[in-house]
Amino acid sequence: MHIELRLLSVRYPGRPRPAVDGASLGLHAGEIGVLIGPSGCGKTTLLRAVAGLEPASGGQILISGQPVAAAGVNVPPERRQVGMVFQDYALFPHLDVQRNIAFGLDRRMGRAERKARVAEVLGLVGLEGTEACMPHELSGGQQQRVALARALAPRPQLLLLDEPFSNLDVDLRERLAHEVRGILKAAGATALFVTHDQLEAFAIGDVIGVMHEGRLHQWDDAYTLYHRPATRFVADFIGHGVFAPATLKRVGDQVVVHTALGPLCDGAECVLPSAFGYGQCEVLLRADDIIHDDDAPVKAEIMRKAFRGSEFLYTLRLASGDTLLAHVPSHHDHRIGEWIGIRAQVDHVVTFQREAAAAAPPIASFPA
Ligand SMILES: Nc1ncnc2c1ncn2[C@@H]1O[C@H](COP(=O)(O)OP(=O)(O)OP(=O)(O)O)[C@@H](O)[C@H]1O
Repeated sequence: MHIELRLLSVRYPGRPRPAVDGASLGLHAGEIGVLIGPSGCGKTTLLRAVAGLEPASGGQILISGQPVAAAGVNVPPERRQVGMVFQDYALFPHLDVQRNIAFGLDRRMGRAERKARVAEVLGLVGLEGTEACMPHELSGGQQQRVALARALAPRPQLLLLDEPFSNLDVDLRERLAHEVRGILKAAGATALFVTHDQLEAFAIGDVIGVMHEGRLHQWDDAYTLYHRPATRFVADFIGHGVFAPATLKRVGDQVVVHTALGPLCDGAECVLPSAFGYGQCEVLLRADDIIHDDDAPVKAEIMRKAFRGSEFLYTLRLASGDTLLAHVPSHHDHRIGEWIGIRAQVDHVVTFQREAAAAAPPIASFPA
């Protein structure tokens, strides 16, 4: 692992609970990790601890196999070789682009070498020839790319980016998210990125971590987070879906999940009925698991609908009173109050305890 966190905890003085609570994760060289989670869940604190700006109160941080934070070890920020990009660009307003980028370069570098490196990173972020521009002459998006070039210039071991696009408008954010992934990959950088925007996380990350109240609930690729959420919180936070009552029953060597929409099966991957009392659990039904089908025997009433361009997100109610969400192509424009046929097509059956107590993350383990 190029960077590894082992059961990292960070506690602010006077606070009853740690801001980061036993987080373990790992990134290989050249990988991009993204942390997402609601406001106050500890994303920025985790990033600051990796940078050396907050001391760890427990656990370890290793960069290239070397502990930079551990019991009795606290390598200062300037010796961690970590680059940072924050949301407010933080360019020096009185320095031109050339000097802004050259600022963090090794003082022992010759003038020609410095100039060449600045030109190289400017090329990487698509801003060739802007060396003489002052920051105020650039757009917000261009300034943020200069900030990225400045962070990349000294070839840091690790790049940390904290909501770098949050000051930009939505269109630009989306474009930059894709661009930044390309730039980081072209630079071969290992990066840890913080955002509260899921789509941004999916656009940028090779691995995504979902945090809640200081705990890292899951550290996985986007597909697994969506289809195999490890906790109820992750299932709820990522995508649209509901938890519907279900009962697991063993039929031969298969587990059948009985729901109000009929039986569901998921080959070998479904947990055994014995995982829950009497097999009674809740099953995650995503909006894209629910198919509108006029011929389906199960009908649901449309309670709400939200237009999303190519599709509607319908909120539906079954005769049993249970609520469901469904993505339906937007040429099926039904009225609120109308009953439509639906069926479930669930490839990955994800089940949870019925009680709210199931929200706790699994016991933390070291990344392989
Ligand atoms: N300097 C500080 N002193 C005391 N408590 C702090 C400090 N900084 C953050 N906290 C607390 O630590 C917790 C985690 O904060 P943090 O800023 O890491 O969350 P975040 O997930 O980055 O939030 P956001 O998305 O809003 O930026 C919060 O409860 C916050 O109030």
